[in-house]
Amino acid sequence: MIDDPGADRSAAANVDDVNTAIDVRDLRCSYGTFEAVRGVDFHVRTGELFALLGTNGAGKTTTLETLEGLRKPSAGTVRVLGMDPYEDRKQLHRRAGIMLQESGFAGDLTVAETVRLWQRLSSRPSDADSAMERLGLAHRRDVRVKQLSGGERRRLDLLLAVLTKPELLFLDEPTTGLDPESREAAWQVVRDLLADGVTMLLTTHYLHEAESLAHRLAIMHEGELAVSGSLVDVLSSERAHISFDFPSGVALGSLPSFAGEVDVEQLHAGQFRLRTPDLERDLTAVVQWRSAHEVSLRRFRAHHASLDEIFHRVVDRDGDAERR
Ligand SMILES: Nc1ncnc2c1ncn2[C@@H]1O[C@H](COP(=O)(O)OP(=O)(O)OP(=O)(O)O)[C@@H](O)[C@H]1O
Repeated sequence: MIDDPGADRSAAANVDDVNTAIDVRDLRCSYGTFEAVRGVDFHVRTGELFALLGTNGAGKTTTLETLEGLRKPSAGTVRVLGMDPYEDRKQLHRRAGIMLQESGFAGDLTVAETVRLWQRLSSRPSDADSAMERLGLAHRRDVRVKQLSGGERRRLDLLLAVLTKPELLFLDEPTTGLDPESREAAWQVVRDLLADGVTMLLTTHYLHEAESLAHRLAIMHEGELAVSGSLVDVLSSERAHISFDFPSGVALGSLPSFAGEVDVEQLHAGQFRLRTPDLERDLTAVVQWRSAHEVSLRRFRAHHASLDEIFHRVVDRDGDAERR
């Protein structure tokens, strides 16, 4: 079952401090009279990657900045590594890495000079050469930052965020502007950090990125969490698909009668599709029916819903409500 955001609130009351890196309860943030974040609850477990997804202007960056200690909440409580991020900002920043949406580098410094400066500021610098190599910046080490492309700057942002060996990492749209190869390299860096036990909170507009990396996630819309839960639970909340070309010479009525809320649709060009809440059960039924009739099912596909579909359901539901 998908988590009900309200249920996460009551669950938060039982969140155990040792295994919880971030605990957010009824968070509200306003800009003047405009409330950008409207009562958000979630927690991030130690060692997991939690993805915060959402539409433009949903309140993701505002939430992230609050957790990073850059913004004081209007209401609610936030604990990050056991600290109040706003009050204990200095202490928090010794243990957490932050990759903002926009960086503020000195453009006249080279990549290597920027990295050295960063290392001097850090109490726990890590090996910059191997990180530069992994992020494809080694050959750009003597180039001035202002001469880097947008994607190279983004990779430098990530490099600096991981350089201090943080135990918690905030990543605000880390792969925006990266080409597919650089994005894959960035994901590998993230996977390596996860393997080292680093906790991460990621915002992204790339749903595939969240599907590839996240243990748990939430989708934010207009300041609220519309859904949250483990990746598996969120994906299972929408019906799965089974589709194939309906074989000729077999009567439609010979199909098994599917129990529960199964939609049966005939699409164009003989394509047949089931949308089912129980993929395993109905896949078994289709395979048995196919064997009994000794037919082959061309263009056969069976898959869970994608994050894309869940995302659109959240946004469309709201659009539908507005239109009514
Ligand atoms: N400094 C500000 N002053 C007034 N309103 C702001 C300010 N910063 C953000 N907002 C508003 O708050 C809302 C949430 O913005 P936020 O940047 O947190 O959204 P987001 O989910 O990160 O969006 P995006 O995906 O487009 O980056 C938006 O309506 C935005 O216009």
